[in-house]
Amino acid sequence: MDGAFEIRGGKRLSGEITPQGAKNEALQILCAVLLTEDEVRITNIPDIKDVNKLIEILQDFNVKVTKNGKGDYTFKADEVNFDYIKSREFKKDGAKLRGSVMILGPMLARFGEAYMPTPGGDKIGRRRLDTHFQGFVELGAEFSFDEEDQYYSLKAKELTGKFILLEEASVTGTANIVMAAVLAKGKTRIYNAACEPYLQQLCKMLNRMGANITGIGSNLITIEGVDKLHGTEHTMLPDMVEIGSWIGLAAMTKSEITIKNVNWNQLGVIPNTFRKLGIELEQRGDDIYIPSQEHYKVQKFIDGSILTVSDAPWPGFTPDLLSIILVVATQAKGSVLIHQKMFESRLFFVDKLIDMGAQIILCDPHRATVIGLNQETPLRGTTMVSPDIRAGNALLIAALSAEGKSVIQNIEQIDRGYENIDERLRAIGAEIRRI
Ligand SMILES: CC(=O)N[C@H]1[C@@H](OP(=O)(O)OP(=O)(O)OC[C@H]2O[C@@H](n3ccc(=O)[nH]c3=O)[C@H](O)[C@@H]2O)O[C@H](CO)[C@@H](O)[C@@H]1O
Ligand SMILES: C=C(OP(=O)(O)O)C(=O)O
Repeated sequence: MDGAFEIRGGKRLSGEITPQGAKNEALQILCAVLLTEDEVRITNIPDIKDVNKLIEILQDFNVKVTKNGKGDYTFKADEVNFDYIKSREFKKDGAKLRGSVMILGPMLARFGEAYMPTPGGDKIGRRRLDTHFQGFVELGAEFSFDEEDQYYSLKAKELTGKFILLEEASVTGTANIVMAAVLAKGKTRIYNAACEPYLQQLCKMLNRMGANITGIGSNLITIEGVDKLHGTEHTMLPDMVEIGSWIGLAAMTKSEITIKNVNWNQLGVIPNTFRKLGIELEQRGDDIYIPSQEHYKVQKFIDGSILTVSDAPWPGFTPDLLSIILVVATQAKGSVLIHQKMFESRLFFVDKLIDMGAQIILCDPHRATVIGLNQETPLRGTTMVSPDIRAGNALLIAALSAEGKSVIQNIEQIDRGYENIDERLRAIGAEIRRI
């Protein structure tokens, strides 16, 4: 297991924290550079494991990568080594992260073939790829899956636009189909499309590259295929999952924190969902100011019944922040039902919180009832293993609020998605070190 954090909790933090560029947007945008021979310059790229791995994969495809400065890269995919996609190395490397799956769409569009091992990413329940392949097949690709090797293959002499009704609004699935359709012949309409800010950003960038996409931000995306795309520049949005995490951190540790440059207009229901837990937060310009609060009280529904917080495809509440909501609820006044509808195994980390003294009943793999401690009894520090990227960060927040020492092992899971997290937390007063 890779590295650990030692945390001495129970300290109030204070100061400013600036969110990194969005991880899940970066993974889409980096794959899109494969769609053109021209230079694409991308800024605000987060320096995190998953993104760096994808940049290495692009280099292995012989994409020319120039680092212009922190988070600022230029990519030029004019001499792509397509053979790499069939190599043993790609079978190994592609399987290391989830985002690599979005190489399929651009490769299929540009080279008429694409291959992929079962991608990696968090082990948070079944993560099927049916939507991706449904879309490619409807555009005219032939699909096969080698079960023994867990290897996906696609071939298409030509892709032709079509009306595609997706089985589910898959985020990476929609991105993949959009990237294939921009170079297809004719008009593609994708209904029940995912429309997260990540996807809106991708579509806007593709339009700047010469694509013709309308309906951006809705669940019906229309794409008029074009022959060729050209270079562009793109800047990643701040990571909304990080922003939510810092709101949760401030509340749990009774800290006064300002989160800088959050791009408030793209945060959807995130700020209000934290407000429902009783957390005060204020929009100041484009920052979020969270005052130090001794207590926060969970709201009830209008009819007086217990609050439920559940996830949903955008513009619903992102599943990637539900672990954070859950941990914050452990110190609220009142009770809340956390309902993780989209993933099957993302709530099991509550056992660790229960060990720390949190009052939680795991009703089933999708639902947990949290009875808040109202900051009257702190959680107790302990040793734990980070199971996935977001639960890892939730445990880190729990540890920072807890009395005494905690150790979080397997922090590779946290480093996958959060840039320099220990250093940035130390800068606002946290006692955390890598061991
Ligand atoms: C690299 C990347 O971008 N990863 C994100 C992406 O993963 P990813 O694109 O893999 O996730 P999908 O959107 O395909 O699906 C996520 C889960 O939600 C379920 N589902 C999806 C749509 C729907 O309408 N109903 C439904 O139940 C799926 O069956 C699956 O279990 O989107 C997820 C959902 O926001 C996020 O948690 C991941 O962080
Ligand atoms: C589930 C996540 O990541 P991935 O899809 O890369 O596993 C996440 O970002 O919360």
